[in-house]
Amino acid sequence: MAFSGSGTPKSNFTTPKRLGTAFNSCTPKSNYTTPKSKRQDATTAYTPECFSNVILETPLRRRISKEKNEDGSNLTVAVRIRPLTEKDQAVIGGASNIIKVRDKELIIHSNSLGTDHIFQYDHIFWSCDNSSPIYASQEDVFTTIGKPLLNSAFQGYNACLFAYGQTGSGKSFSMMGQHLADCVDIDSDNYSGIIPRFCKDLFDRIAKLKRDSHVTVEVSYFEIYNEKIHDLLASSANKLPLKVREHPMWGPYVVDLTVKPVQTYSQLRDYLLIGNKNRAIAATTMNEKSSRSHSIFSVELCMSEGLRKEDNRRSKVSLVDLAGSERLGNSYSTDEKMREGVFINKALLTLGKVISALAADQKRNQFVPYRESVLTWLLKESLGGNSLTSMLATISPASTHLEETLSTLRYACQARCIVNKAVVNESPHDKLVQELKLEIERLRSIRDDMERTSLSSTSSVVVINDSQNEELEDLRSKLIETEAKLYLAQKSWEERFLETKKTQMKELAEVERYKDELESKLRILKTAEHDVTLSPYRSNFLEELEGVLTDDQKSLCDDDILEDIKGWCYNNGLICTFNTDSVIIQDLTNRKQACVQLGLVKYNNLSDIIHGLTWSEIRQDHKKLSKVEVLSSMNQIYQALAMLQPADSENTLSLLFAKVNKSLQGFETALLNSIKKNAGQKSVTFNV
Ligand SMILES: Nc1ncnc2c1ncn2[C@@H]1O[C@H](COP(=O)(O)OP(=O)(O)OP(=O)(O)O)[C@@H](O)[C@H]1O
Repeated sequence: MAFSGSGTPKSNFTTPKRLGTAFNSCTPKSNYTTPKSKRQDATTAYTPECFSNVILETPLRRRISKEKNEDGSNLTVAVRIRPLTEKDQAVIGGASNIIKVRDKELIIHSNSLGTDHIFQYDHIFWSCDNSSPIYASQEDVFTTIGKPLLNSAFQGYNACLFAYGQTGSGKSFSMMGQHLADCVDIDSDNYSGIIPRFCKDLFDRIAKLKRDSHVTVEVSYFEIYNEKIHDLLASSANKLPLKVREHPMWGPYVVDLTVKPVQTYSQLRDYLLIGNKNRAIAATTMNEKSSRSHSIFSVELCMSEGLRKEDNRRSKVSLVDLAGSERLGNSYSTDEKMREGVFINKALLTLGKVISALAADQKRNQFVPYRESVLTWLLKESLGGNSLTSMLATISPASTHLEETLSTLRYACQARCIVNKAVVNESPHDKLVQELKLEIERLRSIRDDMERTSLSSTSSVVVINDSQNEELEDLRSKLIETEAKLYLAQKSWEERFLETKKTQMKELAEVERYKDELESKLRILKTAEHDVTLSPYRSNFLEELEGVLTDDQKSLCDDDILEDIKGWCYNNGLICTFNTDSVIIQDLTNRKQACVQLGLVKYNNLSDIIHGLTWSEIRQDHKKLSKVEVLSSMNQIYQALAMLQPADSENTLSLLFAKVNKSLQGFETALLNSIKKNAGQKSVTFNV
């Protein structure tokens, strides 16, 4: 990993082995540092049998020089240790817990090397065992690192929290609350993670604000997969990858990203669920993509007080769930996995480089390679810029994950050295108003001075010249103009909110249409007499089903050539899948597949094509679901949709929309659960 080297000063000394796990008073305080010249000697020095090596891994934090008026704050770094899982226990011999926590020190014991590594952080959350007095619940984690972000946001500071750690170490559990696929209940008291708690608290606080305070909230949600940005809140028509640009004043941003204005927690929650659902569907599509993509959920606040909205502040909070940080060699068995791994590695490696560059004593103008990856480019303001930033490093306590855990902890250690310079973001409108007001005050005082001087003088002429008066008037009208602009800006937010409602109406109509279609699809599926091979992973399961039941089925019945291909496959023990423009022929015994472009198939060259097929290796395992399983998940989907009721007079549109989403969530979950039952399979073929 990028930082095991010089960036992380280490000191070595010894602790009596016999005193074992208690790490008693023999363990020097962690601010102990071994003189540089002696470090080498410390590890090689004679160590009595009863002693084990102790390595202090905590680097000295960069100090913020107040004298130079260098206003800034270090990144807050917290570490969370999840419980041992069944998977950890399932390894041969079972994994043991190698982590201990003492105050703000985390001690990790390496059995193989007989070494203890000691780390210090701002917060350490021990979530291994809920009977422990130091157990940190979801609520504790939120209160400690989530709430301060909210406070900062209300003061007008940008804030960012990013979760970093190896796959399965608890990033999503901490950020969202449970696995993405179980996206129905994100409000459960025990499991709800930082993001839903943050959003709920946000609206609780807004409700308690003074009556003349005005806060608008907008949210966006996207993920970065293979260096491409996917909008998780985009309507289905707009799913192309998005681009990053850099604004001279506001920094890097995602072009055309969907930004949804929200007025209540329940509206925000709906968008969170939609985003999670889109992420979960994509995750299934791309074989557990969740752990391979970085997701960024952002909340933007615009606050003002009083009718004149003079005290206008803006802030943006980004809550980031990074991809799993496992190393390349460990986990990438196929080319595609390797490609993903390279991209993740690139992003996390660049993040490492950026952290390294920022953590090093920042000489002015030191190059920080933000632009080397999309992730770091977009996090530019959060790392070393205008943001109060926290990092949550999640780790597994299992002995089997020692190396990954050490690597995460060192990464986190280094991040503590970064200093950010956050400033209150004033809206440009207000800045202008503020400047104009100051200017008017200045001119007024000039005028008053002049009047006073003129009155006290013998001359009876009051000296305020026309140009000054004109200037004054000009400034006054500028002020009115700017205030009008501000009013318009507020109004445009409201207009955008109405637009969103209109879109929701459209989506609702779409769902109703869906319901009818689904009904007819179910009817066809129930009476289907021939095989239809269907993969739920290629795009959206329902969209694909539609394709199969319309075009493909029609062509299957109408086109004799396709019947012949099917017959040939059947006779040769092969499986064929019809797409709109091609046929995939699979030989599951030999794990090979070939593709026939339908445009090229004519009766006179059919046999040539079939016998000259170009075979390639099958990259994915296929598992068949029975017709009963498919139908039962379809039934659940249909039932969920059938429960939708039209809005009655008391239902607001947003409530109705929430219902629609809940139903959609319901059937997506039903489908994902069917797929999950086939754990271990990389893909599933529905064969009815
Ligand atoms: N603090 C915790 N308490 C109880 N269970 C936890 C905790 N943290 C994680 N888990 C469990 O560990 C498993 C893996 O967690 P999670 O999915 O959050 O990992 P992750 O780091 O987000 O993985 P990935 O990078 O693959 O998305 C889940 O089953 C989750 O419920």
